[in-house]
Amino acid sequence: MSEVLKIFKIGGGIIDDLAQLSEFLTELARVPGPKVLVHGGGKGASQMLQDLGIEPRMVQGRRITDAATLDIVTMFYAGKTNKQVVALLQQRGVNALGLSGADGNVIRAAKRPVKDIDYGFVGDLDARSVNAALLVQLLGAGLTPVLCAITHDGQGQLLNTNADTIASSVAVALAHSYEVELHFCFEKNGVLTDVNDDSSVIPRITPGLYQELKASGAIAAGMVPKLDNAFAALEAGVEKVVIENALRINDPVKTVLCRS
Ligand SMILES: Nc1ncnc2c1ncn2[C@@H]1O[C@H](COP(=O)(O)OP(=O)(O)OP(=O)(O)O)[C@@H](O)[C@H]1O
Repeated sequence: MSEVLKIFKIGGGIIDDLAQLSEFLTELARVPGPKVLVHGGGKGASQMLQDLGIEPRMVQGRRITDAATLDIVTMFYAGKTNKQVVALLQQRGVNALGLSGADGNVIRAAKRPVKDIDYGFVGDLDARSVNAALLVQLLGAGLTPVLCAITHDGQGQLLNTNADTIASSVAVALAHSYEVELHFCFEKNGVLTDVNDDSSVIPRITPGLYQELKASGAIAAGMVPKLDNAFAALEAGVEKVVIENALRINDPVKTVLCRS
């Protein structure tokens, strides 16, 4: 059987709080074996946009990224946040290597076509966009790749890209080389029957139960695209998907998604 690779995606809420981010990275450093970290952006970029007089614009939870916004999110995600995470991992004995999608051509995305909404410089990708060979080489050299949510299109254009989609695309791309576990880490203890009750963790979700929970409204908002993505990754060869509290990744309380 091939080696287990764990891919962790950390959400913006944890990135925003240095104490929580540090605690998560301490837990991550304790996880044995090869791993990849994908991080979202957090609210820092929105704050900086506002400070510069640029009003952040979101449609259905997605950021409209014009040229000025792209400059700021690139500075924030690929610069400050990515390098801060790498430095904190180095402090914890993990040899992390921070990358945007342009570095080593690790993720080449395509600018989202304009339909009803023009999202601007936003990238779409799938597993074919991922340079799996490079990631395998880096992991083989004992490095922990830390990917931010900035990619490129191969024509010199940087693109703002959804971090959940990056995590699942990387997971699917690496499933040919490893037995892949994909971990979505955020502020809650897992997928909850009552989003306000952290003790209501659903330990195991099948596609059938997911449809029921979605229809009843128990699963909503950002959790819907996350789980749609996650079930698609399971179908595409990822061995295991886990939704869990970023500060308790080494604890048994979590939600595991199952193919059936
Ligand atoms: N049943 C549920 N259980 C847990 N969270 C739920 C549920 N239904 C909706 N949610 C919401 O889904 C959110 C998680 O998805 P979201 O994509 O917003 O977070 P994230 O991974 O931290 O994101 P980002 O990468 O955008 O910063 C939670 O903060 C929660 O409010």
